[in-house]
Amino acid sequence: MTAPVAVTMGEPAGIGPDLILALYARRKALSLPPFVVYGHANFLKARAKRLGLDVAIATAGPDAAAETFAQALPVAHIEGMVADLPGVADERAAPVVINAISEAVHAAMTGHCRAVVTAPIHKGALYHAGFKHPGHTEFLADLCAMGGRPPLPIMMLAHEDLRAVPLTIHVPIKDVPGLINRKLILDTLRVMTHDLRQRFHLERPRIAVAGLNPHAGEGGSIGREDVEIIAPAIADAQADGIAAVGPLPADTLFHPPHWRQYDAVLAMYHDQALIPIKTVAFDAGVNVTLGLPIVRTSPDHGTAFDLAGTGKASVSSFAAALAMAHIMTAPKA
Ligand SMILES: NC(=O)c1ccc[n+]([C@@H]2O[C@H](COP(=O)([O-])OP(=O)(O)OC[C@H]3O[C@@H](n4cnc5c(N)ncnc54)[C@H](O)[C@@H]3O)[C@@H](O)[C@H]2O)c1
Ligand SMILES: N[C@H](C(=O)O)[C@H](O)COP(=O)(O)O
Repeated sequence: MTAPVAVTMGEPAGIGPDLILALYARRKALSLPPFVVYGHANFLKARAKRLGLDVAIATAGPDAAAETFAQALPVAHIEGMVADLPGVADERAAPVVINAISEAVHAAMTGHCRAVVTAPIHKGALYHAGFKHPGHTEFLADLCAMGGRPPLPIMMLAHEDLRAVPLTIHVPIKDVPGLINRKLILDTLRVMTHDLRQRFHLERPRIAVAGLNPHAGEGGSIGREDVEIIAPAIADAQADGIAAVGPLPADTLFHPPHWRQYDAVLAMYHDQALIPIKTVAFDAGVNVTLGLPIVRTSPDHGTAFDLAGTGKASVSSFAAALAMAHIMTAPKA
C-alpha cells in the first residue's frame, strides 16, 4: 500500500482545518489521494460539528492511514491545547501547530508519508509565541536537515505552466536590495533548474530573471543592482549550463503570453513574484518548496480569519496542492 500524504492542521483560528475537513468530505468526488492529518483530534471534531460536516475522525498514524481513510479521517494526534475559536488566534495553540509540521516532516523524511501538504499558519500568531522562522519554507529546511546543514529552500508559486519564485521572501522591502547578491541568485537558479528537471520533468527549464528596478534599471541609470549584480549572476548561471535570461523588466514580464515563454520566473522579492500568480490563479495556485529532500506543497492563500468557521472558503487551491503533491510523488511509469 502506498504511503499517505501528510497534511498539517495549520492555524486553528483560520480556514485550514475547515478546508481539510471539507476536502475529506468530498474525497471521492475530487479523487483525492489518502492523507493523514497531523493535528488535534478533538479540535477537528469540534470544527467539523461547527461546520455541520458529517466527518468521522479516527486517531491513526501514517501506517494505518491508507486503510482508515475510506471510513474515517485519520488524525495523527498532537497533544496540546487547541480551542475551536474561528478568527481568534490563541498563542496556546502554537506548540500543536509547530509540532504538527515537525512530525509531518519527520514522517516524510522516514518514508512513512509520501509528501507534506501544509495548511496555512498565521505568522503573526506564531512569531508572538516565539517561532523563530520567517515561515514554513525556512522551517522545513531546518527540519529536513535533521541536525545537519539545512538545504537552501526555494519558494515557488505554481499554476499549470506559470511558475514564479521570489529570491527574497519574508523580509521588509527596505532590506531587499541589500539581500540580493550574485551567489544567492546563482544558487537559487541551480536549485530551480535541478528541481524543475527532477520534480517537474522539464528537460532544460527556461528561466526568466526579473530586474529589481523599474525597466530593469534602464541600463544602470535607475539603480545599479540590475547591471552590477543580477546580470553578472545570470552570466555565471549561463556559464554553468543554466537556461536563464535577463534581467527583464518586471512590469511586462508577467503578461501571461510573455510569461508562458518560460518555465519559471525568478523574481527579486515576495510581492513581485506572488502578485502575478495570485492575480491570475488565486483559486488554483500552489506553493511548492524546492530544494528539499521531500515534496512539500501548500495552498497559495493564508488563514483568512474572516472566513474561518463559515464553510464559505474555497477548497480549490488546497485540492490543487494535494493533487500536485500526489503527482510529484507518483511512482514513475
Ligand atoms: N502557506 C501559509 O502558511 C500562508 C500563505 C499565505 C498567507 N499566510 C498567512 O495568512 C495570514 C493572513 O494572510 P492574508 O490576509 O494576507 O491572506 P489570506 O489569503 O488569508 O486572505 C486574503 C483574502 O483572500 C480571501 N481568501 C483567502 N483564502 C480563501 C479561500 N480559500 N477562499 C475564498 N477566499 C479566500 C480572504 O477571505 C481574504 O479576503 C497571514 O498571517 C499570512 O502570513 C500563510
Ligand atoms: N508567502 C507565501 C504566500 O503568501 O503564499 C506564504 O506566506 C507562505 O509561506 P511559507 O510557505 O513559507 O509559510
